[in-house]
Amino acid sequence: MSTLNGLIIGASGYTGAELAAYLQRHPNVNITGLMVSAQSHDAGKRLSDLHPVLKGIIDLPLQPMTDDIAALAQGVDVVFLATAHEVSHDLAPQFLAAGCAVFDLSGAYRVNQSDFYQKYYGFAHQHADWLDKAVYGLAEWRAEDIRTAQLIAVPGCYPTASQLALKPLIESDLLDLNQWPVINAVSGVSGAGRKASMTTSFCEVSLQPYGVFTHRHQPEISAHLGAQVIFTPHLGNFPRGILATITCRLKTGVTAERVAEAFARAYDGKPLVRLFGREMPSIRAVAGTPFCDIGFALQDDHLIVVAAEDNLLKGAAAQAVQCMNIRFGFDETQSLF
Ligand SMILES: NC(=O)C1=CN([C@@H]2O[C@H](COP(=O)(O)OP(=O)(O)OC[C@H]3O[C@@H](n4cnc5c(N)ncnc54)[C@H](OP(=O)(O)O)[C@@H]3O)[C@@H](O)[C@H]2O)C=CC1
Ligand SMILES: CC(=O)N[C@@H](CCC(=O)OP(=O)(O)O)C(=O)O
Repeated sequence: MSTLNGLIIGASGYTGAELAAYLQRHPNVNITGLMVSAQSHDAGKRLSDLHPVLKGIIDLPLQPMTDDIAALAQGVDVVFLATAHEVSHDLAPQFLAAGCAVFDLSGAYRVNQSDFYQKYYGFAHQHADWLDKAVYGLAEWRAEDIRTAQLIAVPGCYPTASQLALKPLIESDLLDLNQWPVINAVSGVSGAGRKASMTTSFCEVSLQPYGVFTHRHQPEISAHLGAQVIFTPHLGNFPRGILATITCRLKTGVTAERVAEAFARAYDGKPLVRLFGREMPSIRAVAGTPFCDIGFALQDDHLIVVAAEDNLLKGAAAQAVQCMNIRFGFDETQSLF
C-alpha cells in the first residue's frame, strides 16, 4: 500500500502532539513537517522537548509556518489542522487548492448554517464553497462520505461523545423527542488547549458548569443529530477525558432489550465504540485510549445513557486518524491501538 506524506499544523498543541504520535507509528504515513505559528516561541525546539513522553519517539523539530502554503504543500498528501478555528478557516482552502486532503480538528467547517459562525464563533465565514463540500467526520456514521471527501471536519470532543450515545436511539426511533435529551458533560482541562489562561490554571480549576445555554457545541450536536438537545458542559479538575451523562425519554413501551439492540446494531463491527450494557463507563477506562465507551440504564420511560472518551483522542486526534484511515482505505484502527 502507498505511503502518504503528512503535515501537522499546530503540532506542539495537545491534539497536535497526539496526532504526531499516531502518525509516527503509522506504516503508511511519513511525517514531512511539524508546524507551529510563524511567531511561535517554540519554533526550532523538538516536539519531545515540549512533550517529554515522546522523547526518543519523535524528536523532530517544530518549524515556523510560512506564508507560502503552495510551497509548504509541495509533495504533501494529507494535512492535519490542529489549530484554532480562525486559523483553520484561513488555512484549509489554501491546502485544499494545493490538492491536499485536509483533516481539520477545529470547528471551522463543521456546521453549514448561515449566521452560525458569526453567532457562535464570532467571525463571518468566508468559504461557503468549502463549508458546503466539507464532510463531518463522525467516523462510525459517515464512513461512506468520508471515503470521497477532500475536506473532513472532525467533530468536537463533546459532540462526538454526545452523538455516539444518542444517534442509535434516534435512528431507531426509540426516543420521545418532545422531551429534549439533556446532556450534562464534564471535560478534563486539556479540552481548553495548551496555552496558559487563568480559567485553566491549577489553583483556579474547580468542577463548574460553563457556557450554559450558549456553548457552540449545542448547535453542532443538534444540527447533526437532527434533534434539539440541552447541553451543559462542565470543567473538571483532571487533565483529560469527557464523561457525558444524558437523560432522555423513551417512547412508551420501549424496553431495555430494544435499547441494547439499537446500540448493538449501530456499532457492530465498529471497534472504537465499546458497549458496556448496564455497566457505567468511566474516564479511567478511556483516558489515553481511542475508544468511546457507552452504557445505559432505564426506569420506566426514563433513560440515562453515559458516554466516556478521551477528549484529545476519540474526541479529536484518534478520530482524525480514523477518518484518514477510512479515507485512504487503510484498516480503520491502524496505529490507534
Ligand atoms: N483540546 C481538545 O480536547 C480538543 C480540541 N479541538 C480543536 O482542535 C484544535 C487544536 O486544539 P488544541 O490542540 O487543544 O490546541 P492547543 O492550543 O493546545 O494548540 C494549538 C497549536 O496551534 C499552534 N498555532 C497557533 N497559531 C498558529 C498559526 N497561526 N499557524 C500554525 N500553528 C499555530 C500552536 O503553537 P504556537 O502558538 O506556539 O504557534 C499550537 O501548536 C482547536 O481548534 C480545538 O478547538 C477539538 C477537539 C478536542
Ligand atoms: C474544557 C474546554 O474548554 N473544552 C473546549 C472544547 C474543546 C473542543 O471540542 O474543541 P472544539 O472547539 O474544536 O469543538 C470548550 O468548551 O471550548
